[in-house]
Amino acid sequence: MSSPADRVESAPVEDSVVIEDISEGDILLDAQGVKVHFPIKKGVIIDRTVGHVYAVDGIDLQIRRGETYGLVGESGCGKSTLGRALLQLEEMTEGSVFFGGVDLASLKGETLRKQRRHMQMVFQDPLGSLDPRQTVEQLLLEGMRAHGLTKGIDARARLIELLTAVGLPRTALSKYPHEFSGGQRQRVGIARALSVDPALIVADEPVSALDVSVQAQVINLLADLQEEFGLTFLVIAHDLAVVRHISDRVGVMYLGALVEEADADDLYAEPLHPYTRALMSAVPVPDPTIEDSRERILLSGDLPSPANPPAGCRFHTRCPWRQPERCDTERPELRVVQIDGVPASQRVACHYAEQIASGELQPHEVATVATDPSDQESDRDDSFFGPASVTEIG
Ligand SMILES: Nc1ncnc2c1ncn2[C@@H]1O[C@H](COP(=O)(O)OP(=O)(O)OP(=O)(O)O)[C@@H](O)[C@H]1O
Repeated sequence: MSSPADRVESAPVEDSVVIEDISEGDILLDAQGVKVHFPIKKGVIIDRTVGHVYAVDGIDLQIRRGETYGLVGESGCGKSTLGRALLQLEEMTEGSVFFGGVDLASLKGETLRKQRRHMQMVFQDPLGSLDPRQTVEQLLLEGMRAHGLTKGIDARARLIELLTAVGLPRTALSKYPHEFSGGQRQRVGIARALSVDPALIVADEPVSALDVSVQAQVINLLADLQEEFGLTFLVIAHDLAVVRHISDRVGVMYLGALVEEADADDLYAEPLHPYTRALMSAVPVPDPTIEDSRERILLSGDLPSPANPPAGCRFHTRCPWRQPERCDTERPELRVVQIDGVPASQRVACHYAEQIASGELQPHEVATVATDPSDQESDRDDSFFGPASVTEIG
């Protein structure tokens, strides 16, 4: 039985976050030890839990007000689940998320609903996330009304302001989602997120459903909006190039965990984790002479199932620098490394990051493989790794 004093202490926080109190550069979102494990059920009459999908398995992540944090990783590594868990759209198995210093798990019902106004999501598939029976005007007004944001303002003027911000004409107000192109629909999705004046927007694969020709436009729009409205973004993408151009910091995920995190320029200049190095080596270089001659690290083996992740370092089954014993048994922490020229903001979850960076540890056997991608047998996700590989390590 809890005493009355205990009950007062554990009572839900009534007041939502006061966004104005959080200055640019201060921590807006602080996730600690976040885990999301989905139960795997089996049984005809009685559902038994026979295992778990360890979609997110122990992530600490801080996002500062006004920054864009890019989260990258292969399909299935848990990016979307993490994004949803941060917004409390997915129940966490463990961990906590503080938004503006308020523990979101302590908010219930109406207080949590009010809180959601500050945290919006932009989805990959705008058509699937927009009600096809509503006009743009109705779509935009819905959220504003739900949060009492239409009272005492010229709502139509606000709607036009929103459309202008995302580069759509005012005539869009009377149209339905299916009347737009993919890029325009994503602009509507972004306007809807903006309509409640959020502090944080989680954009989950915001351009991967769009034609390559319009991807850059939408990415540039996000960058412009951030500047104009002082927004904070978590941009989730499987494409490193998408994240590179807009991110202040980048986190790389592998099998439910962050393996490296750094300021974007530092990460791209000197990736330290073997997985990040492999990803970077696969990004095509526009100069054909460099592109043809550079060495590529191709990961061997399949991406393990998140229902049965390897012990020790999750990456050890595919790592060209794997060292027996330690890598197989001891899970590395995301840590600051002691390497000259590497800033303290760069953290990596690898036992041997220093030795790999210095060349003291060399990758296992290197073999040249065909340049024609059709000659290679690989089940890697090419949309993530880029086209043909020239060198395989492993
Ligand atoms: N509701 C759920 N129930 C069971 N498993 C789930 C559920 N949602 C996601 N998963 C599993 O969790 C793992 C992580 O999925 P998630 O969608 O978060 O990955 P992702 O990195 O965003 O991949 P993608 O880019 O393909 O969406 C996958 O193995 C997925 O099948």
